[in-house]
Amino acid sequence: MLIYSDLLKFAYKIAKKNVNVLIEGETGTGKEVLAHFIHSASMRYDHPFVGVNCGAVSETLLESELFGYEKGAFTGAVKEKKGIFEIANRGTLFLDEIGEASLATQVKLLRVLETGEYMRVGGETVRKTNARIIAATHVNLAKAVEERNFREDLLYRLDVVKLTIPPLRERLEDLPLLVEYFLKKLNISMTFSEDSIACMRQYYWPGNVRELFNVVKRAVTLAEGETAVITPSYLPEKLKVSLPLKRADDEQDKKKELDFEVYLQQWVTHVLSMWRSNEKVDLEYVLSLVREMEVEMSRSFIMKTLKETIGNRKEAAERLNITVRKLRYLLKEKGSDSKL
Ligand SMILES: Nc1ncnc2c1ncn2[C@@H]1O[C@H](COP(=O)(O)OP(=O)(O)OP(=O)(O)O)[C@@H](O)[C@H]1O
Repeated sequence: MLIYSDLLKFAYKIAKKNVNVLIEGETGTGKEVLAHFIHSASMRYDHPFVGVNCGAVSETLLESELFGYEKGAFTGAVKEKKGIFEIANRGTLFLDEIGEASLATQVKLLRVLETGEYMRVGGETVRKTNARIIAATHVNLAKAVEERNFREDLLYRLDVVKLTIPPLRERLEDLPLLVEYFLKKLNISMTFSEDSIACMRQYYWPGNVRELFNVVKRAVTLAEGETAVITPSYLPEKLKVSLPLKRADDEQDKKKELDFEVYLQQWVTHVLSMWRSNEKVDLEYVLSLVREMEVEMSRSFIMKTLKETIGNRKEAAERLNITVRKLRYLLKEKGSDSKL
């Protein structure tokens, strides 16, 4: 496993403590990998690590999955079955996609987390669990609480320690290391050329590290027997067309200097690459791009018109069919050069 050393150091530290952990991060950022790491680094390492995807199991099934059931609890319950709270006892219970759990399931989970007690479905015996809970989510749970889709009291129980894994596009400096790590893991002695790495650094990576791993595997398979240095021709098309819109601040500034037409084309290509991708897409991110485009659009039109009117604001406002006040507001609010 390879990640961002600060996060890993912190995870290692808290692994030893018996506290619940909440891991936030987009899909494929390595939430489950991190949960495994915490389990392995904890005192519980020789007890089970059991995972359940709260979004993938139906509500009724989830209850018997979590708590188990007694023989005869329902039609088809021909013999008793342990639930994962029982199996994970003294170990770690990984609740993946906790944000997808229904409100009814959340109530049940809360009860166990508060008391450490539960009953099998159809059972009367109160059982105790001391499984450590690591929950993971790709949605922002604080926001889900605001929107009343997630219980605040449950979030409070789960979020004793929160680890947030940044998306790959925000830690592109780790990309070469990850590529190297995957090549080693696959036991491959090839390397990626500098322009291949440059191509990868330009991509948006909606599927994060999982998607990167798939790209590496694919390129290696295609290049095998042909070359030892993987060039961009072995990378998928989507990597070659998209240019990032979100970059480090200094690069953001450079982007602002780009001609608006170039920006517009990049924006479309970037959104199209997400539209055409089979990976999960973060709608909030897409909408933030739309807002960014709005800012860029009004800035560029205003600047162009001011150039044409040689800085005459009144005339520029008239041409843009807005008031001078609105133009001033846009110049100030939309980050334009207010000296003009
Ligand atoms: N830090 C990492 N080091 C090595 N491999 C990683 C790392 N993070 C992710 N991966 C790779 O990406 C794959 C997906 O990781 P994981 O299942 O932990 O992501 P996730 O965030 O739980 O995704 P999802 O939300 O879709 O369940 C892993 O199987 C592994 O191949």
